[in-house]
Amino acid sequence: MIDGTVYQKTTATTIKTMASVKDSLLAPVAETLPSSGHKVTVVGIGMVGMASAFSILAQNVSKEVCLIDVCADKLQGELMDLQHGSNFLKNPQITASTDYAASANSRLCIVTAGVRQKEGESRLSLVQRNTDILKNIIPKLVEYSPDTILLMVSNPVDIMTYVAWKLSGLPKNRVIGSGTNLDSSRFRFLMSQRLGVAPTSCHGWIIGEHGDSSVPVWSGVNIAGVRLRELNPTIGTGEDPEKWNELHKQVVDSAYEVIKLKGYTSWAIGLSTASLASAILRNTSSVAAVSTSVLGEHGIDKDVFLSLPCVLNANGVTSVVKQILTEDEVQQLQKSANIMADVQAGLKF
Ligand SMILES: NC(=O)C1=CN([C@@H]2O[C@H](COP(=O)(O)OP(=O)(O)OC[C@H]3O[C@@H](n4cnc5c(N)ncnc54)[C@H](O)[C@@H]3O)[C@@H](O)[C@H]2O)C=CC1
Ligand SMILES: CC(=O)C(=O)O
Repeated sequence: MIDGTVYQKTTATTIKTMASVKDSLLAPVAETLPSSGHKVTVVGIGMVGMASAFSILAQNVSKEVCLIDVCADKLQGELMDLQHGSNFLKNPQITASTDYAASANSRLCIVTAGVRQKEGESRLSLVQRNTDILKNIIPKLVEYSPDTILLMVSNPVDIMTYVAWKLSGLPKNRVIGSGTNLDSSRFRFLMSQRLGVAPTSCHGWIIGEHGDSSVPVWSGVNIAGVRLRELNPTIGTGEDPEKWNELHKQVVDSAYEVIKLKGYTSWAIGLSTASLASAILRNTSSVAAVSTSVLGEHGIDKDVFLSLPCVLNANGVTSVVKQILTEDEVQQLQKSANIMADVQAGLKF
């Protein structure tokens, strides 16, 4: 109790007899639990890592976020900057460290560490440099969080997902690449601009490689179940007078264009990552185009990871949607798989 009698003559006595403000304010009833069970670790706190962490916190997908990077000062700066926004969030528990022990017991680990493309450079040119970086990251993540789900974002993401699967020893359902969730979002945005309909009501899927050989599934593009190919049989082909196929070209060019203009891409991938994290942590069984093992799907005979629409929940990818594709779409997908297999064959890891 704070009254005149607790104040004594000497400092030492004062410390002994004076209850702290906290003790005077709060009557303990039970221990606070150490974790929400929804801990997310983000490895790599560059443009993509921070956009992902920020989206996850701002959308309250998780309030427990651990940041890992090799750069201690940057970690401290990003940590403080996020913590100063705590008042506008839901009492987040944010930590940051160069030591993977801080990532222990993560439900989800998102890997965005590594080099990014320079202007005009393809994603595939990053492959060996980012593989070498993953060799230092993946085993440590799994050591501290053996039950985690890995969500790979570093490029080339399909191959990095394969590499992470090999390095982690985790089952395939728990190693996922952000894949063409972003490309599909870009496609739906561009469709919405043409039609004046919200992107969420424009249904279209980009599958295959997150990159130059991605495959637009024109046969299924629809609004409210009305397939655009039934209205325009040439849609997505070179014969189409309305040139809808330019939308896919714009999707493929998107990253190159944004990188040319601002040096990197960040916000859209951060939001895409948060949406995938939400499906996993909230166990929603939502369908998203993510990079998964496609051996045996659509006649693919290569052990590679590519994007297909997948059911995502707390156990990772639990089903792949058997999309009904045209012969041409299957061929394009198989071409994507062959490109991945050729690049993987030259990898040292
Ligand atoms: N899958 C996708 O849709 C997208 C993927 N990306 C990819 O994401 C990656 C990151 O891009 P940015 O954030 O723009 O790059 P950035 O250069 O801004 O950040 C990379 C971060 O990784 C850290 N890092 C490097 N080596 C590390 C290691 N061994 N351990 C821990 N951290 C390490 C760096 O210190 C840096 O903070 C790139 O590979 C990029 O191509 C970028 C956009 C979209
Ligand atoms: C860089 C990249 O992969 C993207 O923005 O699509």
